Amino acid sequence: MSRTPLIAGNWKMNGLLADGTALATAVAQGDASGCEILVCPPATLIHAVAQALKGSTVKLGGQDCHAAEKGAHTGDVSAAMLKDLRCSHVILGHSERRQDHGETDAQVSEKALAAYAAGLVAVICVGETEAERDAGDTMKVISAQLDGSVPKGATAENTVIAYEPVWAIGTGRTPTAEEANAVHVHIRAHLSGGLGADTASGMRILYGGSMKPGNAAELLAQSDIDGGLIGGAALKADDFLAIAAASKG
Ligand SMILES: O=C[C@H](O)COP(=O)(O)O
Repeated sequence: MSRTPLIAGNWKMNGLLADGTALATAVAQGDASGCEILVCPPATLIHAVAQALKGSTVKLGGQDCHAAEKGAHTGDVSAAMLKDLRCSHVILGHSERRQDHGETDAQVSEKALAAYAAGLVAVICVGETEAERDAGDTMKVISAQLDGSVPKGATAENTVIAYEPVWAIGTGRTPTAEEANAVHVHIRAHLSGGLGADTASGMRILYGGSMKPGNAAELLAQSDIDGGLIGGAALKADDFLAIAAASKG
C-alpha cells in the first residue's frame, strides 16, 4: 500500500512570537507536493502559526493534550482547544513527556481517545532507551508500548506512530537506516496483530531521532519508514524543507 510521507516538525519548547512566526512563514512557502508537512509549535505559538500558515497546505499540531475534555487541570490544554486553533494533529507520549512528566502508556492511550473525540490525528510516540537496546529488548519494549498506548479504535486515518529511539533524540546518533527499518517492520507487524492487516498497512510510521538533511533520504527510502518526526532540524526552515524534499525520493 502506498502511504503519503508525513514530514512533521516538533519544535519542542523553542520559539518566541517573532521567530516562531518567521519559521512558520518560511515553511509555508516551501514545496509540499508529494508529501504532507506538519508543524507542531509550543502551545503559546499555535494561534500565531495558524495565521502564518493560512492559505498553505502545511498542517498544524500540538505537542500534547489532556485526556479530559475540559475542567480543573491547571496548565494543560485539551484536544478541543487544539482543534479550535485549527490543529489537525497532536503528538502524544513523546519520550520527553514520558520522562519529564512520568506519562504512562495508559495515559497516552486516554489522550489518544480524547484526540480522536476532538477530530485530531494522534501521533503516538514509542521508543527504547539505550539500556533497553543494549539489553536486546528493543522489540519487546516497543511491543509493550504499542499495546499500552495505541487504543483499539486506532485507524490509519486517526493515528500515526512515531518510532523514536530515545538515545538518538538530539544526540546526532542514529541507528542505521536498515536497523531503523527493522523496528518499523516490527511495529507494523505488531499493529497488524491488534488492529488488523489493512489498518496496519495503511498506518504511517515516522522515524524520529536526529533526522537531518544528510541522513533523511536514506532513512526515508526504507520500505516501512513513512516520514519523520523532526526536532532540531525542524527549527531551520531550509533543513526542514530539505528533509521534506528528500521524502519524495
Ligand atoms: O520529536 C522529535 C524527536 O524527538 C527528534 O528530535 P531531534 O530531531 O532533535 O533528534
